[in-house]
This record gives sequence, structure tokens and C-alpha cells, in this order.
Amino acid sequence: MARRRRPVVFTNGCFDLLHLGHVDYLEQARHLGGALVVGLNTDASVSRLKPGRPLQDEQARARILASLAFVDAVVLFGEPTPRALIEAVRPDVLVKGNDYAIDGIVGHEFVLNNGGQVLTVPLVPGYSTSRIVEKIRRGA
Ligand SMILES: Nc1ncnc2c1ncn2[C@@H]1O[C@H](COP(=O)(O)OP(=O)(O)OP(=O)(O)O)[C@@H](O)[C@H]1O
Ligand SMILES: O=P(O)(O)O[C@@H]1O[C@H]([C@H](O)CO)[C@@H](O)[C@H](O)[C@@H]1O
Repeated sequence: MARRRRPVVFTNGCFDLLHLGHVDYLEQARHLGGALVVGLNTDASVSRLKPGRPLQDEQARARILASLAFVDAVVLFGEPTPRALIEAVRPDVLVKGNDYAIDGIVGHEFVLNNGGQVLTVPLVPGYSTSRIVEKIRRGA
């Protein structure tokens, strides 16, 4: 009897300083399917998106993400968006935090046209890498 493939969940981000919001969101994302693949922006890709960043290099960011029990794979991508990676992975579920609208999530058309789902996960209020950086700068 053919074994059913576990649904693959995909998300992506810079994940510069991992915080409670990231952990909560990644754990929720993992439980929307059977395995979680995280697309991680390379240092060059992050620098284009967020000048002055990243604070932690791609190897450190990748290793930290991969240490989480609910992250099954981490894949670096250097392009401005994860579009090519999403089309290569062909995930069953594409997830972002609800700081993104569904139609603003790169790859949503591809995943939906491929019969998959595109979902958002509520943010944990008050947590962001930028806010952490700000607090450190203020010495708060
Ligand atoms: N507080 C949060 N709760 C849940 N998910 C979050 C939170 N902050 C960010 N995310 C999600 O984590 C993923 C990676 O986001 P990102 O690396 O930009 O984190 P960030 O803290 O928002 O960073 P920055 O402040 O530099 O924008 C995105 O899908 C985003 O929706
Ligand atoms: O960590 P961020 O800024 O949430 O991650 C970005 O997400 C973008 C998103 O997928 C757009 O829908 C992506 O294009 C960008 O490369 C970052 O991963």
C-alpha cells in the first residue's frame, strides 16, 4: 500500500535575532502539516532588504533555526524573494506571520494554483528583531 507523503509546510524569513514571536510562529507553522522547511535569506539578501543588517551571519542564523525541534530543514536563498525556492519545493502549505496579507505573500499564486494552502499565523505582540535592536541601542 503506497505511503501517504506528509504535507510539506514552507515559510521564509531573515530570522536575524530569533525571538519568542519567531519560535511561536515556526512551531505553529510546523503543525499545519507534517514537515517544516524554512527558506532563509542569505546575508547578501538580508542586506538588500534591511540596510545595516543582518546582525548574525547566515551560518549562525541557519544553525539556530535548524536546532529547533519543529524545523525540519533550512534552505538559504540569495534572491530578493523566495519565489524560485518555493517553486522548487512545491510546498503543500505556505505560511507567513499575519503582518503579511495573503495576496502579499510571495509564492501564494503558485501554491494556490498547485492545490496548496496559503495561511498566516497571528503575531505575538511586541516582539520583533528591530524592537530588540532599538532596546539595545537605547540601553533600555
Ligand atoms: N512577533 C512575531 N510573532 C509571530 N511571527 C513573527 C513575529 N515577528 C516576525 N514574525 C514572522 O517571522 C518571519 C520572519 O520575520 P523577520 O525575520 O522579518 O522577523 P522580524 O522580527 O519582523 O524582523 P525585523 O524586525 O527585522 O523585520 C515572518 O514570517 C514574520 O511574519
Ligand atoms: O523576515 P521577513 O522580512 O518576513 O522575510 C521576507 O519575506 C518576504 C516575503 O516572503 C514576502 O511575501 C521575502 O520576499 C523576503 O525575501 C524575506 O524572506
